[in-house]
Amino acid sequence: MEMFHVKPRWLFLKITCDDGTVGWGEPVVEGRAQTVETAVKEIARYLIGQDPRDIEKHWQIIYRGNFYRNGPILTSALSGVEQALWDILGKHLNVPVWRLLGGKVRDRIRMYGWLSLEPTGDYIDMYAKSINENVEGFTAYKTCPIPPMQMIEQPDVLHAIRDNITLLRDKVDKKIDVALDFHGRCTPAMSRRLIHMIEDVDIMFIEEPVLPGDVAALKQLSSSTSIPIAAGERLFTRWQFNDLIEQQAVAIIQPDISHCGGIFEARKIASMAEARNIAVAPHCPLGPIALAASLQFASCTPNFLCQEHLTLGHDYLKVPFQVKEGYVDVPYLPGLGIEVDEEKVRAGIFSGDWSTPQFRLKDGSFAEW
Ligand SMILES: O=C(O)[C@@H](O)[C@H](O)[C@H](O)CO
Ligand SMILES: [Mg+2]
Repeated sequence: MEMFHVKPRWLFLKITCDDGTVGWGEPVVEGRAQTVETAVKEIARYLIGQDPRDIEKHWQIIYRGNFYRNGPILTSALSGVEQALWDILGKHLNVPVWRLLGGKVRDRIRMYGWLSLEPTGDYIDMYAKSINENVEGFTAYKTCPIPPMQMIEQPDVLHAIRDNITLLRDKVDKKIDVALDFHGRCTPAMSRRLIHMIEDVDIMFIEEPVLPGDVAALKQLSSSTSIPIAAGERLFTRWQFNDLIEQQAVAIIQPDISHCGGIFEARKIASMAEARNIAVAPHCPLGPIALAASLQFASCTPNFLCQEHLTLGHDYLKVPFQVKEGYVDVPYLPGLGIEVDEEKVRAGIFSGDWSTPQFRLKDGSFAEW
């Protein structure tokens, strides 16, 4: 077992079996790569000598075996290990992972693009231009229009947000969806007011209008607007998604395949959501291995909606993902469907830290990132 800290902020895991089969995974949670690495090393003590094909058994023992469960560090470590085990099984049987999870339900996977996280200056024209000219043909984009927010914000801030969103939507081709990520920066009261102010703008979905653990607030927001509400990147395993889904508090769940417990765990969460007519748009602002795992999930999940991505893998894959008319074809190579370029991985190694922007309100107090 080997791990690589690579630029810009990712952790790759390589598991080599006795027969030489290699599996890759991406066990990382934002800003905690070194902590997750340590968790994977602890998991490795158990895994060494085990049959890599008993994925469910290993999952249960790693997740439930130590009395304390859950939490982003354990579930992200577990997710990366799980991805690597599926990669190994797929390569061993010479089939893509989706084939082992029931087969594909689509031919191609809809992707969506990100417009930079912290909009600054006169960004509306810039965003509209890049959306309308997009060479990959993405049919959806997401952006974060919410500045650090006071618990009850002033009208100039609220009106500026409303005006920017309205302007952006007006300037973008109607065939392209625009989604908004509120990043959990608003209180339920502020989110309700803001969503009401943009109710008539055609928004694809609003993500994390409040922090995702607040199921009651999400449910209330969902029933107070016609804009679909999305959440889930900061929830882990089916036990944390259970309430959100059961309460039908959102229209879209967004498990992260590198945080929620892995490919099969996401597949189970998606089935719970399917029974409540909830769509799934996996979160993935991570690297190409996490994206590969997400695409395996997307290939075989009926209620999949669209896939987030930040990279198409040019830095670390022998053949990067190709986007045509906004879609990626279902992958056919065995396992996770990628060939990791180990030379490039070794060239990408770095030991820097992942810096999180620090926001302050007017009175100097800390604000949500
Ligand atoms: O939906 C997203 O991609 C963002 O909310 C990211 O998860 C956040 O910036 C941390 O990486
Ligand atoms: Mg988000």
